[in-house]
This record gives sequence, structure tokens and C-alpha cells, in this order.
Amino acid sequence: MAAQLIDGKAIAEQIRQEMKAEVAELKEKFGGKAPGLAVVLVGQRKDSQTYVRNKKKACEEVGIVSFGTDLDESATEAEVLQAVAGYNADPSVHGILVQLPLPPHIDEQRVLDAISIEKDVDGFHPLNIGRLAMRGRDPLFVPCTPKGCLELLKRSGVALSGKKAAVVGRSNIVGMPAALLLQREDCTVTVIHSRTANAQRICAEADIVIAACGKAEMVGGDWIKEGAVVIDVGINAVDDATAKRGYRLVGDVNFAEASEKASQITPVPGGVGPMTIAMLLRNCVDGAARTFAAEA
Ligand SMILES: Nc1nc2c(c(=O)[nH]1)N[C@@H](CN(C=O)c1ccc(C(=O)N[C@@H](CCC(=O)O)C(=O)O)cc1)CN2
Ligand SMILES: [Mg+2]
Repeated sequence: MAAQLIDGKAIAEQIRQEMKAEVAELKEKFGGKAPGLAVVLVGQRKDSQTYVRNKKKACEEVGIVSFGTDLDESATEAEVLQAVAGYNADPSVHGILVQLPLPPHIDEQRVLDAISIEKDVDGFHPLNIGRLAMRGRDPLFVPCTPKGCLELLKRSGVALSGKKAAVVGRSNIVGMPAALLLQREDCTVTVIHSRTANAQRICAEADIVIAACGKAEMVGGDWIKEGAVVIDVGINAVDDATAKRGYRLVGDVNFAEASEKASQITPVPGGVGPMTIAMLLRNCVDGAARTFAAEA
């Protein structure tokens, strides 16, 4: 039987509407103060420019004030660090995001480590990741894409406790934090990576699969257990002369095959992607609410 679609675009829209009301309440409660998000973009990558534009548009929609620094591809690491330091010190900014990837001459780790953990709305700072990994500790922010995956599961009524989960991929941004989040929900988690022996057989035992390996359609139908829930994080462009843009987007999962086996599945596009931005807004509003309450 074909799987039920998890509509990330619709769920993200619903979350934005919920947040619009929350931001209005915050303003009412705290004398007109609004949450502020600062985005630092380095270089002219078309995809990054689109994501940053979409983030600013989403901020506007919910009432978050956005700030931006656009630096040339040739910007030095010192210039990027200076932009971050300025936003760290700016009381009207509650969230700082440096769009990734950065040009290769800039040390990504050094830049991410420079963001104040109270404003780390991407959740990439080692202190936030470290707290996520520890029992009894809570990060101030959780990385947006894995947070979006968990939100999709919860809003789709998927019970997590005691379930077997497989995360395909172990990146710092998605795979690793997704595995930690599932573990915090009492799933038994296996992380599958490029050196995993019998990856397909292990994945096919999971009740929940999060695919984030960055390889177009690598997770085939035979990787999916009958009735499993599949969350596809991948966004891969494949040439297609018949498509409007000359390419089409596919995930890390072979959607046609997997949807014959899964009970629920996310599409690409329109699955996890829109949730990344919705969770960024969520983090920014939560950060601002914490600051406003502390200042009151
Ligand atoms: N600082 C960060 N950099 C990057 C992150 C991040 O979370 N923080 N994630 C990605 C890019 N990204 C947000 O920044 C992002 C990627 C994709 C989407 C999205 O909505 N995708 C659409 C399809 C878009 C298209 O048509 O091209 C979808 O899946 O439906 C949103 C945000 C790397 N960098
Ligand atoms: Mg998607």
C-alpha cells in the first residue's frame, strides 16, 4: 500500500502561523520588543542566497526583525568574525546565523565557535551540541533540520519511545544531532555511515528512518521495513531536460520504491526543507523570549 505523505510545507506554514501569534503576544507583554535575527552571508552562491532570502521573508511573515550582513566571496575570516562580534553585542539581535557553507579560506569552526551560545539559533556551537548529547542537560538551541525532522514525526502522530531508529549519515549538522534527538525520545538508534557493513540490512530493521547521507536516492525500497516511517533530509539536483529549471530535486531516498513499503514518508521538495526555516524561527522566538524574561 502507498505511504501517507508527511507534508512539510503545510506543517511549516502552520508553525509560522502559530509563531505569528506568539510574537504578537511577546510584543504585547514586553513593551513592543520584537525578536531579531541576524544572518551573515559570505559569497555569491545562488542556493545560499535563496535560503537567506527565504529566511528573511519568513521572519517578516511572523514579525521577527531581520538584520543582514552580505560579504564578498573574498572577505577575510577577520571580517566575518567582526560581523559576528557586532551581532553578539547588539541587544536587538536574539539569533545569529552564518549561512553555510563558507568559502574554503574561512575556518568554519572558528566562526561558529564565535557565536554567543545565547544567540546560537543554528545550534551548531559545541556547547549546545555537547549539552544535547548529555543526559540531564538541555541545549539552549537544537540544530534546525534535525529539530524539524522530530517535529514532523511528532505532528504526524508517530510514537517514538522504544522504537528502533536508523539515521543514515553522521554529519555534524544533521545526522549526529538527529541521532541524539531520537535517543532523547527513547528510541534505540543506529547510525549508518559509509563504513557500515550491511547498511541496507540494518536500515531495513528500523521503525523510523532518517536519511541524511547526501547521496541521491541511495536508500532504496529494500532498505525500508514494511510500515516504517521515512524522513528524507536529502536535497539533490539531478539533470532533467524536461524540468523547468533543467534539473529536478530528489532526496536521499528512492521515493517511488520507499513509498511502497513505508506507512508515512516525506517528499522532496516540500518535506524537511521548509521545516528547517520554520525551526530557525522557532529557535529565534524562544531565544528572544528567554532574553525578554531575563531583562524584565
Ligand atoms: N547556517 C546554516 N546553513 C545551512 C543550513 C542551516 O540549517 N544553517 N541548512 C542548509 C540550507 N538551508 C538553510 O540554510 C535550507 C535548505 C533547503 C531548504 C528548503 O526549503 N528546500 C526546499 C527546496 C528548495 C529548492 O527548490 O531549491 C524543499 O526541500 O522543499 C531550506 C533551507 C545548508 N546551509
Ligand atoms: Mg524536503
